[in-house]
Amino acid sequence: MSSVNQVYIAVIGAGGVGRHFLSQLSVLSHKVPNISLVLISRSTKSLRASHRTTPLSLETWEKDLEASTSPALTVDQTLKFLQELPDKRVLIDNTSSQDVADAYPAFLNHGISIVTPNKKAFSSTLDLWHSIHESSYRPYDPYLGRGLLYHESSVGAGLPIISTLKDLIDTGDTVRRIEGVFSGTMSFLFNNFAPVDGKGGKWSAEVRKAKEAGFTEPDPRDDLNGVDVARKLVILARLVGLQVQSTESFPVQSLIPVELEGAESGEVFMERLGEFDKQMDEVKNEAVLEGKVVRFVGSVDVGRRALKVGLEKLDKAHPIAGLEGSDNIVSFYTESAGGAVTAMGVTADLIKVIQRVS
Ligand SMILES: NC(=O)C1=CN([C@@H]2O[C@H](COP(=O)(O)OP(=O)(O)OC[C@H]3O[C@@H](n4cnc5c(N)ncnc54)[C@H](OP(=O)(O)O)[C@@H]3O)[C@@H](O)[C@H]2O)C=CC1
Ligand SMILES: N[C@@H](CC=O)C(=O)O
Ligand code: NA
Repeated sequence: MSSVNQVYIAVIGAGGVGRHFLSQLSVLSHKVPNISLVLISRSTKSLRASHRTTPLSLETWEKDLEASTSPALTVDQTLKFLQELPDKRVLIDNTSSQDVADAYPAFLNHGISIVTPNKKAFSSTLDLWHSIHESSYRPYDPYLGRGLLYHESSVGAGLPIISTLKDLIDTGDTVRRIEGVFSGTMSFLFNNFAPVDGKGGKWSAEVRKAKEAGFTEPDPRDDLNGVDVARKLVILARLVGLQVQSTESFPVQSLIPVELEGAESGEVFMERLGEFDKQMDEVKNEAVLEGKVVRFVGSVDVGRRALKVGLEKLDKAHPIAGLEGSDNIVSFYTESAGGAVTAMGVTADLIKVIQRVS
């Protein structure tokens, strides 16, 4: 395991996303043999490979972690553990922990790369955002290597939204507007509650279905309050250069009825949600009367520096209206056209080659 060509991987978080990630890493490890899994940490326990001996098993990790008596590592312990390994170390943060996110600059400054879907790193304070990005642009250091940063899945899950936006910016295009449906939960809810054919179920029943299908966060209020979408918009807006302070700097519409804002638990909230179906029916019917459908949309007007999250009435022919299931969709409105667009594809590829060879 101590070969210089090894890539040492530490995984924090083995929940819904982390578990799938580890099974995909297992498949990848058959094609890319120099991967060594050295750490898996959950909130209560962890599993570490002995340095320079045998990596953790990607086949039996779940059983091994269950049997482990080692407590979770603190962020500092994780950093120290990875610092002791040679070059090429990657931290996979599959949590939504602010503490882990706050430590990204330290990991990057020690040449440790980061891959993550954790939105908190990029949508909390502007200071953290700048600090993470400065650390990820450090030049290659012959002793530490260089920490790279990839967070594609922080917006639009696996859809290539962040890489596309970065390519547009890096090749000099001007992004005027970004608009889309950025929540699998909200997409599922509105596609089923207010479909284009005018039918659709009761709002509370659709929320229940979304929860049972595993689309929502464990407490569906974390999706319905709009903050998840707001975080994703902050990330995109900051990537195009807007200095957005926080998710509270712009209008975010919550779909939680005022009367249920103080519900003591997700269960109580779900039990009482049906009492407010009439309110949501009114929202739906208002759109129907105009020949439209209602959807939960996020947008960034770059020129006006205006971000917005909330309900919008859309023509039935609008691409957002025709979404299915829990699909996300995003549109980037930009300036370039014709040959310039093709040249941008070439330049974007060149940038990737330069990053990989230098
Ligand atoms: N679910 C989805 O479809 C999507 C999720 N995301 C993002 O992916 C991330 C993970 O989501 P998901 O897997 O659904 O979340 P889960 O709640 O299912 O899993 C989170 C995992 O992180 C662990 N954890 C939390 N805090 C710490 C900590 N401080 N130290 C060590 N481990 C910790 C938890 O431990 P324990 O197991 O002990 O509880 C758990 O294993 C989130 O940031 C989410 O916003 C992004 C896009 C889509
Ligand atoms: N709850 C989110 C999942 C991760 O960001 C969604 O519904 O899209
Ligand atoms: Na994505």
